[in-house]
Amino acid sequence: KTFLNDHVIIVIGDSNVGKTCLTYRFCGGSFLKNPEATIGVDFRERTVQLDGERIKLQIWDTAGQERFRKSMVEHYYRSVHAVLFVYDMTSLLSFESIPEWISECSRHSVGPLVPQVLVGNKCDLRESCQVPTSAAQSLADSHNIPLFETSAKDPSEKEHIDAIFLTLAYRLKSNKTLRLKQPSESSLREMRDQQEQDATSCRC
Ligand SMILES: Nc1nc2c(ncn2[C@@H]2O[C@H](COP(=O)(O)OP(=O)(O)OP(=O)(O)O)[C@@H](O)[C@H]2O)c(=O)[nH]1
Ligand SMILES: [Mg+2]
Repeated sequence: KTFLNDHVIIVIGDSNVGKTCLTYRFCGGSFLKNPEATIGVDFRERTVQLDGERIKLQIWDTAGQERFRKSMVEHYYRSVHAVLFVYDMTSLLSFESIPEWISECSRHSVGPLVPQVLVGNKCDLRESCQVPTSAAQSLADSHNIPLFETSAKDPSEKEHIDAIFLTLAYRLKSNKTLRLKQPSESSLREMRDQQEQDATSCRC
């Protein structure tokens, strides 16, 4: 069940990119050493304080493997407030899938006004990196989505991962205010400008 102050963030990307580890790091605090492939959707949650307001983030960690996704997609996209797309920096294939994941969201009416971030995971494996930051940045720019590079494994990235989820939480909070105010064309423009300004460059 979701309540008024609950926000649903769906985590999407190919299998093995680290969606479960990232969400576990954000909700549980530690690195999950031996995750099993997710089947359907795993639900996690964390309550955060934003400007003195308690906001419950429901994180929906989805299966990347097609055979484990069947039949869930239609049902889940409907309730989504924000999207976190994940690729593995050591897998070019997983990065090349991102446009397909973005189209899948669009097909389910999760369009550009829904807050989204793109996350390159496993930046600890620097020597095996196959996805140059410049390529990731231009994909992110072309969809107007902020890009982050991080690692679910590296403990020093813990706060960075918090910041990634909080970026979405802030967007959700300000969208809610806009919704209540019946957004004018100018406030929508403002929101888009804000999205551009927020784009955070990588720290790896
Ligand atoms: N080196 C490194 N390995 C990671 C990192 N994050 C996840 N892994 C490893 O990558 C593998 C896959 O991680 P998962 O979190 O299960 O991947 P997933 O995206 O949830 O996969 P599906 O559930 O099948 O969609 C595991 O062996 C993790 O230990 C990371 O930041 N660095
Ligand atoms: Mg998983």
